[in-house]
Amino acid sequence: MKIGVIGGGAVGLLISAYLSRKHDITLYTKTEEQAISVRTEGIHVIGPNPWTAYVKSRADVLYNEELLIIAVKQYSLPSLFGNLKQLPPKKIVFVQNGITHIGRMKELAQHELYIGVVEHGALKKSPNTVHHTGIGKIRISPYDGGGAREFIDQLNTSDPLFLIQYEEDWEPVVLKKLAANAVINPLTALFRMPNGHIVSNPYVAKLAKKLFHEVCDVLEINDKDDLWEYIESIAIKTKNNRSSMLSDIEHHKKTEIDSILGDLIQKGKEKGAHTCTMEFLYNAIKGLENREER
Ligand SMILES: NC(=O)C1=CN([C@@H]2O[C@H](COP(=O)(O)OP(=O)(O)OC[C@H]3O[C@@H](n4cnc5c(N)ncnc54)[C@H](OP(=O)(O)O)[C@@H]3O)[C@@H](O)[C@H]2O)C=CC1
Ligand SMILES: CC(C)(CO)C(=O)C(=O)O
Repeated sequence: MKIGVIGGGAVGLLISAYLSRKHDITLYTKTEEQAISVRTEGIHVIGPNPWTAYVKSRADVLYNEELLIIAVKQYSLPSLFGNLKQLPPKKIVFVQNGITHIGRMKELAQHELYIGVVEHGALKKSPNTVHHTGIGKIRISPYDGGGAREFIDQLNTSDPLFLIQYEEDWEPVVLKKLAANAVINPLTALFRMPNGHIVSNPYVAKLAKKLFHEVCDVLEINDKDDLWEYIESIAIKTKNNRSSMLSDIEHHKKTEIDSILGDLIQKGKEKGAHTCTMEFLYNAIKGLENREER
């Protein structure tokens, strides 16, 4: 299948590399320099067995592939939506953390839309190098029930390190991942620790639990044990990863805190739920973003 991956960050590089084992990939980058390095040297994937994937790459907007995978941050989506609205109907998969993008999907009604949830850990080491720091799955569901399961299954390569799983209903999958990101990302970014510390450091684990209970109240979670097990499993599988939020803070980039804790705090206020820990962390991350910019 011809697939365009938009965004040459950690996740875009990882998805492009693994899917190139079976599909014809074009990675759309923001700069021509990055496109040249990917085209000429390939994408280096580091992990236990380093390997190189060869894909097409370009920095101009063509987007003529059958499927587009959108791997930019939440805050880069508004400018991209203008281009996506102009395209003839195609399949589009969004893989952002958070939930802000879902509220805007109606604007792309001519397309067959899918919501993806990435449970891998990935760190961009250079314009064409990604470190696969945690093995997970990518779960993909149709946005409005119109998508085809066969199409998602076809994406799978034979690589067990990169499984794509079809999920009928996006909502529980996205909310579980939102809860995981709400607990793991701000704490790891504040304490500058890899994900594993959420469970291995008893003091951070205490804060994680407090945050978790607030998140559960806002999301009206009944089975808290199941959700905590899920969050713990992600923290353990990606224990050596520096979360995308920590990586943003370390690289002086804007974080996705608004689309993760910002949206949850808003929901919590509407419901009259307690949001003290979430608000503390929201402001702490905003403070770090602000300090890093100066
Ligand atoms: N990293 C991880 O381990 C995980 C990340 N995710 C989620 O995946 C999404 C992507 O994350 P990640 O890869 O880490 O983010 P990055 O910031 O590393 O990558 C996004 C890339 O897209 C580029 N970009 C922005 N707009 C465009 C555009 N219009 N065309 C082409 N490129 C563009 C950005 O350039 P520039 O920086 O110059 O704007 C950047 O290089 C996020 O929503 C994140 O929450 C989910 C699970 C795990
Ligand atoms: C899966 C996890 C927690 C990996 O670090 C992630 O989603 C992120 O870093 O944003």
